[in-house]
Amino acid sequence: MPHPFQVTARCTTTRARTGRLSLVHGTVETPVFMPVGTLGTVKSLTPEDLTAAGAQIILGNTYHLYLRPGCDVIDRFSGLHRFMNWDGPILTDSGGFQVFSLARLTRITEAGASFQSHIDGSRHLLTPEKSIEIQISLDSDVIMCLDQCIAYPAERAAALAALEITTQWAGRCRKTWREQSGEKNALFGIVQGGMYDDLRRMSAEALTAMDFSGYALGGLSVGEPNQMMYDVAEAALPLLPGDRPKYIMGVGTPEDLVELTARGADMFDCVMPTRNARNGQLFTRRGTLNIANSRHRTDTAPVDSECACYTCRNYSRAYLRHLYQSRELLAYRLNTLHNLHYYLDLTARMRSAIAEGRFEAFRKRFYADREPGGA
Ligand SMILES: O=c1[nH]cnc2cc3nc(NCCN4CCOCC4)[nH]c3cc12
Repeated sequence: MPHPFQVTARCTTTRARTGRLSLVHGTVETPVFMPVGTLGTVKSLTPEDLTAAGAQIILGNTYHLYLRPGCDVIDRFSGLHRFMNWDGPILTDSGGFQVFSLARLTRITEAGASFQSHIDGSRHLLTPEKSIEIQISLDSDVIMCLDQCIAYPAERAAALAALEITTQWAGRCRKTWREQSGEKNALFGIVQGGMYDDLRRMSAEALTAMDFSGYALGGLSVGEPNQMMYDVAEAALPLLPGDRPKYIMGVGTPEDLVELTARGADMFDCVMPTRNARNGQLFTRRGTLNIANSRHRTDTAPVDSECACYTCRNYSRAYLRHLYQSRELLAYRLNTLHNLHYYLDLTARMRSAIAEGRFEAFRKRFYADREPGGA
């Protein structure tokens, strides 16, 4: 299939751009933030909540879904969309990152990643072919190659070894994708190479030669200093084809989304808005606030007076603090609704700013609004 991405507008003073990604289950406007729905749910929200908050595409995790509920269950619904009642686009991570970060006794060979389930200790071998087959059975709109993400810091030799395995696996993923999906879904390659610009170039060139629907920068947001992440992205993003979507995995804070959009990234995913919501940390234009803080105890104002989300239109900080202190289930839902709305609204405002030629002014206002001590 022709690659599914069109650039629709470009900033003239940064590498920011807007684009349109046409997928099987719908069209995605970029830059886009993808809420993380690891186990077939964005925790505490219904698909209707997600759509109301502005979600265009969500992320599912192959490793988790493969282990629980298992592919045989999801096959009964011809994929993840009908199983979870989300009819918009879904991107699935390949499982590699979760195997390295969650599973036990993982061993990497050229064949694939053998590991023990973190749930019941059962042994599994995740090969590039198996990862693609699982993602095709999930009916994922964007399939990610199985890659080897290394921790930070990593010796250059280790980074090179991981990128060579990643490159070899990418070729096997592409072959399986072509043979078994007829290229119906998009397939993204993942650039590795640690924090070494020359290795990143080597990885980007090898993947570009294989011609993927889009490309991700992997191996970031793994504990490196933020400025290092920006510098690696700044050097690596332009090495990728300008007419394909560029996705930075596992990123990030609101500032990261602004800074990396300015450097040419189009797609993001991160557990931060949803996980931090469940830990009481709320995002606003002025910065973050911790709803458990006693300063909110009698505060009748909403989290953010400029926020149009359901939570801010209907509830006060005092009430949200009460729910959170009481560990009421509603706390997690209302906090998550607010945080996701903040992230999705931020990307919507970036898209408008880029399309109207005022991204730099947007970026300046983004920082000017932030209070030194947080919201
Ligand atoms: O190379 C990668 N390959 C495939 N998937 C990934 C997922 C990734 N996710 C992160 N970082 C997530 C960091 N989170 C930030 C918020 O708190 C939880 C951790 N880095 C990642 C790298 C990769």
